Amino acid sequence: MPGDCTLLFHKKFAPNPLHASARGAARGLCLTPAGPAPRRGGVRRSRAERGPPTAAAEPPGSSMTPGKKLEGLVAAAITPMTPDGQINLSVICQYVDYLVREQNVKNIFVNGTTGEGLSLSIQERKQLAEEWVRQGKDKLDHVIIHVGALSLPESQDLARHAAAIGASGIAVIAPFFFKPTNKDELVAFLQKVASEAPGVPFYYYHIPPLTGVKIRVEELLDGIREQIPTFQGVKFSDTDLLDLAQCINKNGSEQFAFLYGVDEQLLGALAVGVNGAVGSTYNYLGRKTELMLQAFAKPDLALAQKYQFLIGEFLNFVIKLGFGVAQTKAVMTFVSGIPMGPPRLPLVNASEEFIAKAKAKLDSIAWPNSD
Ligand SMILES: CC(=O)N[C@@H]([C@@H](O)[C@H](O)[C@H](O)CO)[C@@H](O)CC(=O)C(=O)O
Repeated sequence: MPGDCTLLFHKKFAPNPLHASARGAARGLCLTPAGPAPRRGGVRRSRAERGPPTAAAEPPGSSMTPGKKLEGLVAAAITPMTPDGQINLSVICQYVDYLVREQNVKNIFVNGTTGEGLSLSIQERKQLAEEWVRQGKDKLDHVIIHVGALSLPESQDLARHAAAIGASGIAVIAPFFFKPTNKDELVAFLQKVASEAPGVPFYYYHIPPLTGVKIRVEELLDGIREQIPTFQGVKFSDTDLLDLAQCINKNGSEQFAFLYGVDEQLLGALAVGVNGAVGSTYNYLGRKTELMLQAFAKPDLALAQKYQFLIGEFLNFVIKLGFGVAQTKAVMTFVSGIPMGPPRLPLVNASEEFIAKAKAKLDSIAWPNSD
């Protein structure tokens, strides 16, 4: 049946009927990729039109789950592409169902690093954002759109667009060609983008290994809400746990969401108090990582370590082979069965040798409580 990707997964994954997301998915509503995202309850003003949130400490609303704080696992969305390199919106419906049912992941971070956001045109980024919001409606809790760009007007345009389509949040990376040299310059850039979407939760995306912008987040957060009232948290993709710990110690993980982005050492970040994580591996190791989170919360540190060691064993193996976005696309393709396609140049396809070795490694891992 056209537009009903649920059927592809119907037999394999039985949704938990108690879960609202599963109920939505069970209705099999994959919306067609055309036109603006549908609104609940008829005409609704966009977030940009509705103005700023009333209480600074309260998360501004979300079209997925209004007011729900962003926490737990967030999959860094891969951008599916056709063999000839066009974005492939047609599989996003299946992708959403796969994340929810097979990986129990209900939050997505669109157009980031894994999504090759900075390699896409503005038009492609908008189309992807619209499709994720459309397909995530009633199935996902949060759809966060990365709107960072080297050009401020482009970033502002993407922020306005994300607000207009009802995204749950926006995130912005530091500009990395002409780089901000200090906190004030970085905050000025972020503020100009955030103010274009005054009702949408705003997250700073800190990824110094790729941007080269090493301004400490601890410093950035000092007084941030005075400049950016919608500031909601940080996607922290760096190994500097001292900076992360100081951020949490000074601000509290109740006020802001701290989401860690180095999947191979998430347990260390949990120990200093992060609220959750955004990463590429939650696309296909979401359930395993969720079990690590549960073990940590119990607390069963030995079991949490076991999961982290095994996740690390896989990542250590593939990192030695050469691991990046192209390889993530290949791994997700063989694990989920959903074709993610090639990456966009300058990235090139993972080799057949990589795929065979990565698959054999993943299959060989003996997970505790394996299901
Ligand atoms: C540099 C990089 O791609 N880091 C990934 C990690 O999930 C990474 O793939 C993982 O830790 C394996 O090294 C994420 O932080 C990126 C991410 O969240 C994004 O796609 O925006």
